[in-house]
Amino acid sequence: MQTVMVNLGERSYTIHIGSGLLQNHNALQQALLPSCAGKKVAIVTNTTVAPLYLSPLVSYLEAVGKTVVPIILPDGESYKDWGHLQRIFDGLLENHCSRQVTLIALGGGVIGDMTGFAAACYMRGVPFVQIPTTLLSQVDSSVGGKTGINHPLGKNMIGAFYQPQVVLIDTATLKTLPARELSAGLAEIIKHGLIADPEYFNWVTNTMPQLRALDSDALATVIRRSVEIKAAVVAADERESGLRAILNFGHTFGHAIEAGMGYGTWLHGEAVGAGMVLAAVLSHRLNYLSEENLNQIINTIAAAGLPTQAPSLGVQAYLDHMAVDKKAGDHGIQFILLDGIGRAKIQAVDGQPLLDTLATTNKQ
Ligand SMILES: NC(=O)c1ccc[n+]([C@@H]2O[C@H](COP(=O)([O-])OP(=O)(O)OC[C@H]3O[C@@H](n4cnc5c(N)ncnc54)[C@H](O)[C@@H]3O)[C@@H](O)[C@H]2O)c1
Ligand SMILES: O=C(O)C(=O)C[C@@H](O)[C@H](O)[C@H](O)COP(=O)(O)O
Ligand SMILES: [Zn+2]
Repeated sequence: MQTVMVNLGERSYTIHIGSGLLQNHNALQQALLPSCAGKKVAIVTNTTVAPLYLSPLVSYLEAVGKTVVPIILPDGESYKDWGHLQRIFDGLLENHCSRQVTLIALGGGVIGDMTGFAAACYMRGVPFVQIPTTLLSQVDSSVGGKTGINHPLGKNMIGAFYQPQVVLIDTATLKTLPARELSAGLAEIIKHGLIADPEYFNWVTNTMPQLRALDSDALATVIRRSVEIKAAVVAADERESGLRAILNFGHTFGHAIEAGMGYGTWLHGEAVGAGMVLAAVLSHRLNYLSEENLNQIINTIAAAGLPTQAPSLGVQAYLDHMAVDKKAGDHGIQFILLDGIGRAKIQAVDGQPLLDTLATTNKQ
């Protein structure tokens, strides 16, 4: 088992990475049990993940004397909303869960974001644990404490910064992940290279066939490196007063695509893939990124099995969605741009460069 620390003072926690952790009682005793102090543990998951991974966890927790409350939500981004957040609170209250309960998020980023937000709110805050089971959630969403739900008018608009007690990444769960979801996770991995580590970006580009073939060494390498990059950014700026916004590269456009197309139509990672192309085009138009680098980026995103062409919502629809982006403020819409591969910068952009970039979405 490998570990990476997220250094946040009294909110610090460990990310454990290993194959078969969910079946390994020694690993669970060491990594999970200390975070389940009370008698009750509520496991929040969904109808797809429950039949695959719920029972080993329940068996282990019951064997060590815990009362387990499973809360099984429907599967999909379209359920990351108030109504289904309420279902978590219903399950906790119906089962008389007190402040001593620990919530476990077992699933992808949707389950992780919702469970974390429920933990932040339930009785004004109870501990929670992330057990991410998609590539995207293992390399990105389970780390850093952004939790929340969507609003019809904007992605992740209602939420809280609330850190987990621990993150347990069982890389063996990726064996059952559909190829489209694997590609979605590759989007955030490419993002990490582009904003922080050009060598990592090149390595990911060159290792794409192995990653898409589920090569376990290649996957273990990207999970570790991506969480290291994310943990360092989060440790430097937990609540996004500045630097953390670089983790939003591709997301200003990507969130507009997700909301504009209807949540779940484009996967988050797919929208980020096409959004990173738009952010790279904008960086090129502003003379920060060479044409050679732009083409490299587009080729890598395509090689990951991700869309490189954003949908034609209409320029005004993009502008309307981006106007409510959480990074927007008195200085207008803020974008994360690339000042070369591996160097991100945060800048407000409007006018012709933005309109010209959005015009490239009108091709389909
Ligand atoms: N909090 C953050 O920092 C952060 C970062 C990135 C993304 N996100 C959020 O994460 C969400 C996307 O996460 P996601 O890509 O994991 O999507 P997801 O949670 O919808 O999971 C993708 C699909 O894979 C299924 N699945 C999960 N694990 C599986 C497994 N091991 N085998 C087979 N199927 C499995 C799920 O049921 C679902 O159908 C978005 O809502 C996004 O906004 C949050
Ligand atoms: O952790 C962060 O910070 C990120 O921006 C990571 C993103 O990959 C993630 O999609 C996040 O949920 C987006 O945050 P938001 O604040 O734009 O909703
Ligand atoms: Zn993301």
